[in-house]
Amino acid sequence: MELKILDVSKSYGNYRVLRNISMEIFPGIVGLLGENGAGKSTLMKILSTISCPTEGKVLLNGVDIRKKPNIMRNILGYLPQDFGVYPHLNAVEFLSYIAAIKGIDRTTAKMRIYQLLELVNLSEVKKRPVGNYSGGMKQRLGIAQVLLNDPKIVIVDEPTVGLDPIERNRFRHLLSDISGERIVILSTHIVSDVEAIAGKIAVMSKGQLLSYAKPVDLLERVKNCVWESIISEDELQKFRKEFTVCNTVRTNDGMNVRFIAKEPPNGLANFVVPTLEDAYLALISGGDSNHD
Ligand SMILES: Nc1ncnc2c1ncn2[C@@H]1O[C@H](COP(=O)(O)OP(=O)(O)OP(=O)(O)O)[C@@H](O)[C@H]1O
Repeated sequence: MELKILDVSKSYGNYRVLRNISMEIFPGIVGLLGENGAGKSTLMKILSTISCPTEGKVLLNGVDIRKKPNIMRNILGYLPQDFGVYPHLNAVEFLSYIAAIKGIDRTTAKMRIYQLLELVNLSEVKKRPVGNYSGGMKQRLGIAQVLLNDPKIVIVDEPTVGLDPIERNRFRHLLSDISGERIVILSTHIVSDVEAIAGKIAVMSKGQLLSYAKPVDLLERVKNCVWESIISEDELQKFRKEFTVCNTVRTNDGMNVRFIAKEPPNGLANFVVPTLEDAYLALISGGDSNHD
């Protein structure tokens, strides 16, 4: 299975929201990383055939999904950012209802619903009204809903917004468990959501694709370029103007600042091992030091 995004652009009137996006996606998890408004949801809606590109096309196994949307729809599970639940239904009733809409026969649906509730760890609360579920439980229910018809492509838009760290971690593992031979595309603005599970990470900013690479290759871009130094609070503004500052921590000796630079600005900076967060920040701020 191969999903090819070819030079896709999208405009609303004169406002260009996506600019010449090209990517080739194969089974595995792709993390779509970008700040608010980067264009992630717009791209996901195009892949899900909810919206059409203004220019360019998307090919699924060589076939244009705009011309034949059903080839995508038949194998797609899409979890939008604001997926709604019927609060008075319990999980079994809710999933049975969705299964009926998807045209899954009752016997198959029943079996599948119990398997999925087990997979997403909601078996124990399956008879509770879903309106009383926590944010994390609702998102796991969303994944169960998406998996009802065993989709080959799963697209999830910012599923971890508002979740506490434990639920985010649980959700990450769940996505990892379901990936297998599927294409799973997950959008987020939180680097740690994708760091451990994504085979490839697409970094978007202002409608453009800045990078589409394996996490290890992203890290390579900031190799030997991340430093920490203790500076005074007064120096911080100057530092921010000159370098990409990844983090600051107030200490008894001053500000411990973590930043990206080709050369350390003074003899007092210590080289540190880069994280994916550093690489991401360097990319979106244009301070990606090992590339022109
Ligand atoms: N229907 C629309 N009409 C006009 N502008 C739109 C429309 N949909 C999205 N936009 C704009 O396109 C840009 C990208 O939006 P999009 O929702 O794709 O970003 P995003 O990366 O998913 O951000 P977020 O994390 O905030 O959801 C934003 O500036 C948004 O205001």
